[in-house]
Amino acid sequence: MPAIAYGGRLPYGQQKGAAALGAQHNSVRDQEIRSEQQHLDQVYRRLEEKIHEAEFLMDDASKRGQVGTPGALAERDAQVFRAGIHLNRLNSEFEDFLFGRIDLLAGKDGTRGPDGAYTSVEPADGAVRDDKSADIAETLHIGRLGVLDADFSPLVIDWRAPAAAPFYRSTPVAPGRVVRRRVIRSKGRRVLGVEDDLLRPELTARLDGAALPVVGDGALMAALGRARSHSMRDIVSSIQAEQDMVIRAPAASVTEVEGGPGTGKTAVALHRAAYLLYQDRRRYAGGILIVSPTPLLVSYTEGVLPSLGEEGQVAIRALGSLAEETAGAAATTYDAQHVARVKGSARMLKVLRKAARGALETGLRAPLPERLRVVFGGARVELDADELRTVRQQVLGGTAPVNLMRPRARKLLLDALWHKTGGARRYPDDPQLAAEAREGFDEDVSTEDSFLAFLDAWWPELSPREVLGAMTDEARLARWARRILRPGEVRTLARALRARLTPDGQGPLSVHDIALLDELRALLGAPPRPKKREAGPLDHLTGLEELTTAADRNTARRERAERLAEERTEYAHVIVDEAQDLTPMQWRMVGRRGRHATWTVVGDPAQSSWSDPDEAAEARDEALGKRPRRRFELTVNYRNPAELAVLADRVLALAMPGSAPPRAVRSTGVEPAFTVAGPDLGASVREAAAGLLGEVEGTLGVVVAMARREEARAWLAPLGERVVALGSLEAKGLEYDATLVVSPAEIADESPAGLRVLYVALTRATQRLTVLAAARDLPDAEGVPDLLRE
Ligand SMILES: Nc1ncnc2c1ncn2[C@@H]1O[C@H](COP(=O)(O)OP(=O)(O)OP(=O)(O)O)[C@@H](O)[C@H]1O
Repeated sequence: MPAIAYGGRLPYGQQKGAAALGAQHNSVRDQEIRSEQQHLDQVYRRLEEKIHEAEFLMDDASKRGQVGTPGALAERDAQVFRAGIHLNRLNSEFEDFLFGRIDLLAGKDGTRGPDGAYTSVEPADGAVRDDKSADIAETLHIGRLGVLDADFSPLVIDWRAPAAAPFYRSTPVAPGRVVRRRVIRSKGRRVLGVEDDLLRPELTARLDGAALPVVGDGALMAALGRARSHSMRDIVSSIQAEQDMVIRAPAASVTEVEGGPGTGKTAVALHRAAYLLYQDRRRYAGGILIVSPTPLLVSYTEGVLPSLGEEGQVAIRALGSLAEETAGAAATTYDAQHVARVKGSARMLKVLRKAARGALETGLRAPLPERLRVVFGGARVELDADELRTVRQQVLGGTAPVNLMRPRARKLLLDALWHKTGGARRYPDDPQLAAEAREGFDEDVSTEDSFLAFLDAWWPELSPREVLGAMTDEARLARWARRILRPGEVRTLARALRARLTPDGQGPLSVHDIALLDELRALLGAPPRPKKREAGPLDHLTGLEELTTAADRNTARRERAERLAEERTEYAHVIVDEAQDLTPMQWRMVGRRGRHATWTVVGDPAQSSWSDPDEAAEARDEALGKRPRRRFELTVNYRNPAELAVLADRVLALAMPGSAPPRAVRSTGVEPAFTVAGPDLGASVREAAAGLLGEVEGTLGVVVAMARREEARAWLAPLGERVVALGSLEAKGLEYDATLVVSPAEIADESPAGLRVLYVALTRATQRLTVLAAARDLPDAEGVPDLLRE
């Protein structure tokens, strides 16, 4: 009998007479919980000591402040800053500060890393005796932050440290030194439970001379089965080996990750941001940008990074609010698919180039002046319409952004006027006098009110919104888009813009307008920004206030993030989630923010809602440049039970014939349900939704065609907060305990990418799925829509 006491499920399906162990399981479990509690108590005692140390530092620092010499002040600031950061992190209310443990055999070379743990992955020769017995040589606890004991031995290893990697990477096939892997569940200071996996079940392992106990039902399955809320949880205690490879991939260039629905791409992207910051904080001081497709996905995911101990350096932005910092605009609405196709197309770049220059000649604010008249030395000097046109052509010969050409326009106008006065010929033999005369002329004329007013009207500083507004005029747009867009597309675009914007560009913007606006911003050129106030020497002290209450901390956190977003237009690392959905124009917008960055790009071509994947791929290549790329694939679906995945796989086979679906790891025994709508669709949706709410504890997502979004909200409003009504494009990236998909045919017919959009809708549920068919779904006797039949 191996010297192992089982406190529950046997690892990896090895049932060794576990039933016979009966009631004794609970006592083993309780004892293990007690032992982890002792460790957690020790961790908190140490944390308290460290908090006292930090507080002492602060106190000491403020005393130094009273000395008042500049040197003492600077030193005090530095000390307060360091102590502030330290205290802030320790004070963070992590729900489960400590979440893992590994018990290891002795390491091969006996050397220890900076965190005090052995560095070798492989066991020492002789760590396992001939009779398969072995002693646990090292126990490491893994948590959200590293904590060293007073003697520098590791009490908790940071999950991102190299020593923690075996916690994620070891498997029974390649266990390395890990004998037992334990997930610890705690709340505040209390340990609630432990779950073990035995990675070397063939061994008779002893810890401190006693049998090594094994407890639990498998942490991963426990995590996956939990009810979903409206915000995503971190997966730090159950990251799987293939995911860990991505999270810890070197950030030298472009890391590309593909994987089907539910394979953890979003989770991995967020954990990777935390890992990169841990691993090289200085390098990523330039900020990490995470681009998400929708505001819903941003609010679903934005709690994950603070729970991993990271924030501030990371900005999570929806595509619709990416241009906020440069163009001051965020989108509030969606375009119909046929409009989005035009606005997102790469051809829009050419249209916008023409528009940016064309808008100058159009006299958007007031009729364009046809004559420039100034008075110099008592005489009138004039440029007529032809002469002005020539000057304009000369200026536009340059490549600078249009607004930045204004100084050049001013100079060439003065040149032309000077030429007209005959001034250039006045002092042929005295260059110095000629130069002085010209200088006097420039000074006089360029400060004259009539000249300034002319310049403002003739070469106005255009705003992106103004140019977008100018495109609401179909005839004008047709001129700018000649031979680029088809006449039908011009009409579609002008109409769609006109529906929301006034001719001067005011009004709500759509998500796709944002990329156009950002492009215009680049084409027009941004005027210099007003200088920000320089930080004073005492500004760091605001860090102290953060430490007082959670509310203060949150306010400070938000303000810091806002300041960061406001000031930063380029980032050190860019993470693109749901990358398959970016339009070519959106790729350009994102690309501008990472011109010198390293990248992580995650996505799934099978979920793409963009109708022309080749065009988008080209734009993506351009944004990522020639940097070398490393590709990873995630293959396991952690979200959908196998019973639901089978149904989605049928749509995948239609949407992307030949592509392999991810493997679902869970099974609930519950098949998807089918029902057919009655004459009142709203009533049928409400009834089906109410039924699902009765079956799950957590959230319900009701996915309808985009065109039905608003009605669906009204239908479902009476059912309360657990229900969310989603247009098919909004469902991207989200998940719910239960999903109700309304009329698959309607969703599929809404756009050329409709089948892929339907595939997204069918892969949102963690437990239950109901499909509600309407007449156009051609349901069979069981209510199964034509599209979903085998
Ligand atoms: N290792 C893991 N341990 C626990 N839960 C996990 C793990 N990996 C993924 N999950 C869970 O599986 C679900 C799906 O993950 P995620 O949303 O990151 O997948 P995705 O690949 O981005 O999916 P989609 O392509 O559909 O947006 C989430 O609830 C996530 O927390």
